[in-house]
Amino acid sequence: MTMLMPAATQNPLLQADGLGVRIGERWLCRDLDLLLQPGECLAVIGANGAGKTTLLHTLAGLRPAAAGQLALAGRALQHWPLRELARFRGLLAQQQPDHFTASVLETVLVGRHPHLGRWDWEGAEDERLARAALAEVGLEGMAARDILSLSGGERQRVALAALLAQAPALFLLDEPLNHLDLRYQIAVLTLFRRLAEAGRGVVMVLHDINLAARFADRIVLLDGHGGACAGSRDEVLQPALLEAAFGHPLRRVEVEGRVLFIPA
Ligand SMILES: Nc1ncnc2c1ncn2[C@@H]1O[C@H](COP(=O)(O)OP(=O)(O)OP(=O)(O)O)[C@@H](O)[C@H]1O
Repeated sequence: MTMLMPAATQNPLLQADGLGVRIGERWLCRDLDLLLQPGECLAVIGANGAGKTTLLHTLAGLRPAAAGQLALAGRALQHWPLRELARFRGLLAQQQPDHFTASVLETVLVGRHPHLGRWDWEGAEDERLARAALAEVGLEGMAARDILSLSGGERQRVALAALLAQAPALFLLDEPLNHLDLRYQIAVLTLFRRLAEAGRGVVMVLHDINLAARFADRIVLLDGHGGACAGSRDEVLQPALLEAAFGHPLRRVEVEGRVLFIPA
């Protein structure tokens, strides 16, 4: 898919130093250092309620960090004008709240809004990009359908298409595989891997440790008690660390060169 590529940057797409995330009195993570370069995919994993979504929203600038520094492309997050931020980083929310009827194409075109002037309508190029994004997620025949009539997996792919149409440099994906069948789980992660290889960066909250092992270069594991273990895939995906974080025994096996974790 041909998409607008933001200007290349010398700086890491994302840098966190001593990041702390807190809700009320509870720390979800403390002292987290992160560096994401163009070309890299980072998976955030951890048990239910550990703080993955809250961390992702903090990285997106939707909520303030409780401690530490956060910078996108070398600029402190608080210094990004909102419209520029919306072009630079795109967030896939965990759920898509649909209150009103709208076509699939109209919904994907919302992804183009950060690129339009305040009073502009979407043009032919925006529509071309939106249709190309729909084709990328296998929904080319559904542009005219009402989003309220879609299945869960189809709706998720529409949300992914809107994000592709937004064409940010940094993708922040909260459970991108929600509702997706086996084929689309692999297709979507392969697509974001390809986008990373073309110079973007991807941070994705995943529940499937084996897909994280297969598609991510770096992992952040939240232990649910304020501890965060960040590092390369092989440093973090260790049975002892995973068992402590998930509270369930795991066995690590290698099958045809691929690392797999099997719950006992
Ligand atoms: N507005 C809020 N007020 C109080 N507690 C909150 C609020 N938002 C989130 N929490 C709590 O913070 C914790 C972290 O929530 P978060 O959604 O980040 O977890 P998660 O790791 O993404 O979980 P899951 O895997 O279930 O999606 C949870 O215990 C949640 O109940």
